[in-house]
Amino acid sequence: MKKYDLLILGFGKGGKTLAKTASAQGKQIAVVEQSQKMYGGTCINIGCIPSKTLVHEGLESGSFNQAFELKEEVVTALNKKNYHNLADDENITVLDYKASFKSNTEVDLLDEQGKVVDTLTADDIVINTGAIPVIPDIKGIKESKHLYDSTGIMNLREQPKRLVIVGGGYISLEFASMFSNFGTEVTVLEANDKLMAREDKEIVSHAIKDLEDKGVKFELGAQTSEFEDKDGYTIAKTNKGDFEAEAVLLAIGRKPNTDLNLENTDIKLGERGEIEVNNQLETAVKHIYAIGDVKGGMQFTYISLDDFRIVKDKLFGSGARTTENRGAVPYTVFIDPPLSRVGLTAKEAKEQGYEIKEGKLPVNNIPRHKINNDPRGLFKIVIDATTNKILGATLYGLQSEEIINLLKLAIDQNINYTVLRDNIYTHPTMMESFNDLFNI
Ligand SMILES: Cc1cc2nc3c(=O)[nH]c(=O)nc-3n(C[C@H](O)[C@H](O)[C@H](O)COP(=O)(O)OP(=O)(O)OC[C@H]3O[C@@H](n4cnc5c(N)ncnc54)[C@H](O)[C@@H]3O)c2cc1C
Ligand SMILES: NC(=O)c1ccc[n+]([C@@H]2O[C@H](COP(=O)([O-])OP(=O)(O)OC[C@H]3O[C@@H](n4cnc5c(N)ncnc54)[C@H](O)[C@@H]3O)[C@@H](O)[C@H]2O)c1
Repeated sequence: MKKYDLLILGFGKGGKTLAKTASAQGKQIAVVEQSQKMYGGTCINIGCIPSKTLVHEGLESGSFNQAFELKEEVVTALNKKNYHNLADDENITVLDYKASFKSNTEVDLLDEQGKVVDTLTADDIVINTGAIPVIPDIKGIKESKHLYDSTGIMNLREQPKRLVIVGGGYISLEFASMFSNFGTEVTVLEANDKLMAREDKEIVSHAIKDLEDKGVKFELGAQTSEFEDKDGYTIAKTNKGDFEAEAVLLAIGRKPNTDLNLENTDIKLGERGEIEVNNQLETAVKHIYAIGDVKGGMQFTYISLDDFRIVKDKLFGSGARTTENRGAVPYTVFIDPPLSRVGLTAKEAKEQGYEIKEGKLPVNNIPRHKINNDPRGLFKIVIDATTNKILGATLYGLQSEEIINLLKLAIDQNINYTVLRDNIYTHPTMMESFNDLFNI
């Protein structure tokens, strides 16, 4: 049986980065990836990069065909680059198989027929197998020819005239915004009675209005009970009526991908099917780690990357770094314009007992909006009135996906809000709005 120093199951963000780091330490590493189309993982091939390429092209050219062609080029180039980055490294072996645990110490490699072709062992094993879409149990779902997950919808050859999206989360809103920029009629069917329920209510109302102004329709409290195919389209039957569409995107969440025969190990799963880990990402089996989406929690590429930092420190450093060192985690929903958030909303801060001050600035008060030719949006910040520290921010407007990162730093570094208020910023930029936003 071949033995490696480090065995990484899945070519995700954290795993591939760890492979290169371990190689620099002179270790022998095997990375097992079940699909050549997934070298580099979800983000590169079917997640962030293709979706944001389409979002960006939708805004630039509004051409479905141009955007989908460009997306293909970008993904092909990145997939190749990611493969060579590992495979050309003399210490790293990329193995094109599905990994499956035989025991706590042995991993089988399965070919496409599910036949075991080899068995490997290693001092340390890192599970980095990501997440897969949740597919609801709705009548007609298996039979319909017009249903797609986020991967399938990005491989469409023809622009749908009408798109129905089941679910109203991240993927839904980004694809709703993007497809409406291409000129597709979009209807979102969300089961909950609110969209973006955890976000600042006032900002959500602005975002929904802007999406509605593009023509996106929202049906809240919508339960889809059946899909019925007709010639060239399908009918989504719901408690809110019937909705016809040439394409339906199913986007009701993604769940940890634990199809690894974990029952052959002592690894434990949590309530949501995630691999249970401690704050150093060790599973119940000490030499096996789980990183990225498969271990549950926030599903972002930069969380997988931060997981890499923790395992790197455990394997090659002081072992001091844990999941508690992440600080405030920012995120952006790439709708048009983007909605970015870090820390607490005013509601959450009050619920946690803080006495707060709030700052608020409509984007149309920021000189840069004239140059951007886009007055849409609203920036809000929440300050601890007792300590003057920044508790959170929700920025809805152009370039918020960049600016939010500075606020994460300010929160983590415990900077008084007055520092951001009195700082010099270049002009004319969106960030110079901090002089006014923090003037409270
Ligand atoms: C449409 C979409 C848009 C997104 N947009 C963003 C965004 O803008 N920003 C952001 O931060 N996040 C975004 N995300 C989330 C982000 O892509 C994920 O959180 C991130 O890629 C997870 O990385 P990972 O390291 O957990 O593993 P992944 O990158 O998911 O890698 C897992 C790999 O393991 C392989 N694998 C699985 N099982 C096996 C097995 N048994 N044997 C061998 N190989 C296996 C898979 O083929 C895959 O390549 C988006 C996701 C989607 C779907
Ligand atoms: N910009 C980003 O960082 C980005 C972009 C896309 C995806 N992602 C990641 O991918 C993950 C998955 O995205 P997602 O949008 O699939 O999941 P999500 O969890 O964000 O949203 C799912 C939505 O579907 C609704 N829902 C659940 N069951 C339903 C049903 N039967 N009918 C109608 N609605 C239903 C939920 O109420 C929720 O609003 C996200 O959690 C996110 O972490 C991140």
